[in-house]
Amino acid sequence: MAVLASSIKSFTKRLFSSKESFNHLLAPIKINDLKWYSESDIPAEIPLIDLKSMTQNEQISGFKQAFETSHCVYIKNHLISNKEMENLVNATRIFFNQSEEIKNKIVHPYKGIMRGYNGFGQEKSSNILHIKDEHQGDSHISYCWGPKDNVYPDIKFQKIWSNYYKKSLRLSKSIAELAIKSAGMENVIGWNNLKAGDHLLKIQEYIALGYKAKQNYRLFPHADFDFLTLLTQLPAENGFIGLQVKIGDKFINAPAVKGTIIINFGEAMQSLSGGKVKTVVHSVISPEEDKYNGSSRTSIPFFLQPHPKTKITKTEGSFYSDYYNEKSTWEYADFHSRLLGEFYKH
Ligand SMILES: O=C(O)CCC(=O)C(=O)O
Ligand SMILES: [Fe+2]
Repeated sequence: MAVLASSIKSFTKRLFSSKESFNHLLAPIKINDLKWYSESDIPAEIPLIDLKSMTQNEQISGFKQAFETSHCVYIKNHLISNKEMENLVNATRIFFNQSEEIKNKIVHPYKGIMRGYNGFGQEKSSNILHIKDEHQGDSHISYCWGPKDNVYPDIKFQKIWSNYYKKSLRLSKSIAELAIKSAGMENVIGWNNLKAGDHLLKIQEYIALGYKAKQNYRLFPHADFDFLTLLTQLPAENGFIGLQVKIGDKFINAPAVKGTIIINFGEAMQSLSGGKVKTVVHSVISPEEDKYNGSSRTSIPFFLQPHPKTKITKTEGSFYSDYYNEKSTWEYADFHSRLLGEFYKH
């Protein structure tokens, strides 16, 4: 294992000191030129909710179906335009194409919060999930933005991220209100609580660089910690689908479909609904050797978090049952910082 670890380390060093190959792989995108899947490729078990042309009753029945089976939905006709997404990804790719030395100036000085740049291997879901063989997963670089305490390279970058964050927050309001109504949770949570959470907008790049690490996952099977997640994904050039969601006892592919965002129900939603709404367990798998070239992919999650002081309680089947305190009721901020403490531990 030590040999593998050090060879991955030296490989990573080589990788990120080679600006040429890195630039080649993180080229600017044009949304219309990407190899998107179509709506008919969405698995039949996952509802697709049209925010524009469906009635509210139809939308609610989509959510209710998801509470029973898929624990996630696709949405379309939302607020965020292709152009805005393209600008966010391309501005961030310009940053990612810089040397590690420059990027390391945009690492947040405090390890316990999710902000700024995190290089390859810095975020360890293996720690959170107590997985010993960490090299079986966690192969991405990321940049993250929150409501405050951000670190960024320049003003133009700051504007693009801050606008996209605001848009995501606005969109998440209508999604959260719909989800709350569908689940009959109006008495336990509302937008007044959610709007003040420490939400996180993030870009993750899973980069295939002509070297296939021996790993099964790019991100281990997990549930999100938050209330709900707006997950946008860009397709890989070779059609490889990385994201899988657990439905029943099977993991099924959730493809990147143009104009859609996947809504994942998180652990806090499960907790606040008293276990009525279940989180969706999902993972990002790693391609086989023959699907490796062209399998780079990008995801843009927006994690909608409850107010830090929200009381949360372990429910039956909680995915993170060992992160609640002994007596079972805790403030979300404590729960969340315990998880992040593991995520960034080295
Ligand atoms: O990359 C993806 O599609 C999934 C990301 C994810 O599940 C997460 O960051 O929690
Ligand atoms: Fe996730």
